[in-house]
Amino acid sequence: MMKLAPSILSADFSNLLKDVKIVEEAGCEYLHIDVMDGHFVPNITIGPLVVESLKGKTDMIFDVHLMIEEPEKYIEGFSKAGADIITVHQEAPVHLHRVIQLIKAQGVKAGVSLNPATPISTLEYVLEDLDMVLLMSVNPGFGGQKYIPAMTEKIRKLKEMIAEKGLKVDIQVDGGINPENVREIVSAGADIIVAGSAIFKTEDVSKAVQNLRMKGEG
Ligand SMILES: O=C(CO)[C@@H](O)[C@H](O)COP(=O)(O)O
Ligand SMILES: [Fe+2]
Repeated sequence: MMKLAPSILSADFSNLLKDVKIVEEAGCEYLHIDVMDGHFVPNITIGPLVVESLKGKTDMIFDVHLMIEEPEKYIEGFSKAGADIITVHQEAPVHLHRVIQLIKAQGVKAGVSLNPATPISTLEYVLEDLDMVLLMSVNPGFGGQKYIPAMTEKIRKLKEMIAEKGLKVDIQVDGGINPENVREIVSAGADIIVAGSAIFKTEDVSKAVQNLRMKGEG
């Protein structure tokens, strides 16, 4: 069964809680929170204060996607703010292994994200420490971009790598996912689907969630 993680990057920030409540009532399991610092990616979004303000107002799993340099400086802040999963980019810290241990020491689940051009082999020696791998299927920084088709094969390869090692690590896929391509992505092995514009930039958010799930589950 696929899980859905609406990305609030495409939500209405002037009425954020309303949008969060709609996706929760529509049955979404995760709330995907995109954190950007204007350095690792050319955009600036939200910080721990926003996470803290939403905490306690929804039961969804707070899935924090850090697209920032020096993520080690902010792990404690996001964890205290209420993150349930913190994902850092493989490309961001100098000492990836140390950052993963830092996340786990906070009692938070740990994820690592790969940019589209980063091979899955870079995860070889940390995979067993992870709860989730986030495969970016667009270059990070913005919502509303087009899915990169080569990422479907990357999902398949990662699924094989996890199975060969006998691990239980979720695969999350993020970027350009819509009702037309979600089935291909889930079939390739995605466990958690992130969707921003395909959920929030629609006339009926609740219907968009139902449709995405229906198409994804085939
Ligand atoms: O991390 C990111 C972008 O960097 C994503 O989580 C986007 O917010 C997904 O938006 P869509 O591609 O689904 O519109
Ligand atoms: Fe994201």
